Amino acid sequence: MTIVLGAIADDFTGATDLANNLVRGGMRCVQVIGVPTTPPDLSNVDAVIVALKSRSCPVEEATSDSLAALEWLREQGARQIFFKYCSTFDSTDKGNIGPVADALLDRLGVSQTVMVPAFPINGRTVYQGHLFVGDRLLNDSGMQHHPLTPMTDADLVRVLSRQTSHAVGLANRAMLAKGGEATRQHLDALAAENIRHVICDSVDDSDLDVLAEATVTMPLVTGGSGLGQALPAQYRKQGWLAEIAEPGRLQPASGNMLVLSGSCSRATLAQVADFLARHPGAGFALDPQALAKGDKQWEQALAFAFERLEQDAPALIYASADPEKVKAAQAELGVEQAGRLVEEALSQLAVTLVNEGVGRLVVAGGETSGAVVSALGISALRIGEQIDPGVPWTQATLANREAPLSLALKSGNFGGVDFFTRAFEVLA
Ligand SMILES: Nc1ncnc2c1ncn2[C@@H]1O[C@H](COP(=O)(O)OP(=O)(O)OP(=O)(O)O)[C@@H](O)[C@H]1O
Ligand SMILES: O=C(O)[C@@H](O)C(=O)CO
Repeated sequence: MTIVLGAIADDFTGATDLANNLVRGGMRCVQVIGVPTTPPDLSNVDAVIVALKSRSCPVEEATSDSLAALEWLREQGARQIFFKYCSTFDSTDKGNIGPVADALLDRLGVSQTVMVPAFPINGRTVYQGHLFVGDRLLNDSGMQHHPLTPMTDADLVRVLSRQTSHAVGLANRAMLAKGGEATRQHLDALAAENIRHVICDSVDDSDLDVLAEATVTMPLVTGGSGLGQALPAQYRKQGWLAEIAEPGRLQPASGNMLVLSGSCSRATLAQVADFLARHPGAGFALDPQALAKGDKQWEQALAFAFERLEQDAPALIYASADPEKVKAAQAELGVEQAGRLVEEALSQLAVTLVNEGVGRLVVAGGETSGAVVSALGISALRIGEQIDPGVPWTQATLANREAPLSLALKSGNFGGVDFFTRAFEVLA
């Protein structure tokens, strides 16, 4: 069997989120970190996801990285391409969603794609083209305060129209209710009117099933991970995908347990508090201001972790802090420097502690995950069982480690409150 789906994801945890839903739909998935320089083993793989860092970088870099990923995925024989972005449509008026989608369409030589950001099980739904997070419109969900991509408009037709010179249309829920064939005809009718991007409503999983049926033969689809769970059934109907018994089967996990958290999102803060309450003495707080002073906080964190690992007890090392503390650190050090210090500290801890026997590692935060995965020199991840919607266990092979490293990369706002505790239980 050849690769059925090739995906281009604009961040690391977003890539893993899509991969997780594809596994749940019955596909065997590998996530690669950037365009591979040495060919990964793609035997017994149905979908490959290229994880990029293209969400908030300059538009030119995002489009050229995405096109390079597209070329590589086409070389692997991918039948359909999926451009994965955030379920909260994280972007600015400059991009990068519109320009990347346009560049991919141009390169593929096709005239239309769909935009399906919804991920209903995690509360991201779209109605009449308006994006909701839970019961709030996007612009009232907290995302209006995002430091890099503040989302101040929930009307996605309007949002995307500012990012592309092409026409943007809508497939609303009333249309989806007519079924997959009618929706496909609607998309064709919009294409005849030169509507290049179609924002699609989706309030629940049945809407995503209809959209998957309507779009399975489109060369390019775009969206959040929700559509990824619905597409595999359609691939099977097309005869492109066999029934796979355990698509998320990984090798048994082994080694010490460690959580590294650089996420300051609301969900992560609650997860850190919950873990500390359940495991008194299991946490060590990093502080960027102390790291900047060079007063040995990193060495103390390492010593703390060694002590926990010797007792075979899980350790949590976190820079996660409430908005006031984060603001204070950013005011003193600058946003970039504060973030960099934390990312470096956490990724160097990961490298040292994986060398010393950590084999089960949870990382919270998209940027943080990117930094840790890069520092560990990981080039590919095999996707396993889901811990919570959007977050699976994965496994990577490392040159200096005989058994594979089990790794969970958690998006800031994903996961139940007891995520850090349950992650290890799921693995057991
Ligand atoms: N105490 C702190 N003060 C200042 N910056 C911090 C602090 N703790 C973490 N950071 C930085 O904040 C950023 C958090 O981004 P990250 O993407 O890792 O988490 P997130 O935004 O919650 O996750 P996601 O992108 O998946 O939603 C990182 O650059 C991290 O280094
Ligand atoms: O789609 C989502 O919400 C996530 O996969 C993500 O991209 C968060 O950064």
